[in-house]
Amino acid sequence: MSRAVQTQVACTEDMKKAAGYRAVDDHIHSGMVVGLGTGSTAYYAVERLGQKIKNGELVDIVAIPTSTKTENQARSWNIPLGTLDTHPSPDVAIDGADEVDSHLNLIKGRGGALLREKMVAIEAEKFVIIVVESKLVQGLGVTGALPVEITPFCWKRTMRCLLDVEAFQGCQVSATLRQEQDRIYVTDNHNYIVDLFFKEPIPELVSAARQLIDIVGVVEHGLFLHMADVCLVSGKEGIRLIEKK
Ligand SMILES: O=C[C@H](O)[C@H](O)[C@H](O)COP(=O)(O)O
Repeated sequence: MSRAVQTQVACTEDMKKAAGYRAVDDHIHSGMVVGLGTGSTAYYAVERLGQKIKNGELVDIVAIPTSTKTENQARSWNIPLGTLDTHPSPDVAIDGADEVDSHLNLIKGRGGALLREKMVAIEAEKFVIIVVESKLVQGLGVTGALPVEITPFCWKRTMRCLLDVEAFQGCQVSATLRQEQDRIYVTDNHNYIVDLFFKEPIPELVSAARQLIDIVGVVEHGLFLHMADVCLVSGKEGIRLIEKK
């Protein structure tokens, strides 16, 4: 890796860490039930939470992880864990995102955790997003895939249905079944992920979201519309907030 690329990677990592740490410092207080997101940015929020519990700055915390990966990280810090069944109303959920538009609509799930992330976020009193500034977009769907979690049963049929969604007609969309190391990628919930790729921003977000979830065989999709309350955007100049209007 060249020195310039190394510096850029280190810099991005610092920005993720700054966002994750700041989210915990500003939004988590003793006694709270906290949804813990998944991904390389949420990683730092879990780390900060673990540190603060360890040094006694935060007490009586219960955390609800959104993936086995996050659960393992939380366990390594001895963070007390619960579920939505034991703690149905988290005070706050902190998570990363793949894309964020100016209305705080999100694409999530490129790390495969979208179902549990959405279940936890939807129940949380406050949903805090942490991203580096490159995640900000004018329209969703421009930097990568829109992930959709589907049942393995007859996945080819469900994939065809995804391409037939009315809201996508007239735009160029393609679908790929997610693979990992030459095998079909399987989520924590034993489902598959179809990644939808768009040539231009996804049109009619609300209709698209409704039509996707209406497909029998779709478990959940990665459009998180009107869910985030605040987004901490981390850049070279520091962190700025985008709040729900
Ligand atoms: O499934 C993964 C999650 O939605 C992540 O929050 C999202 O992919 C962002 O991850 P990262 O912070 O690693 O870019």
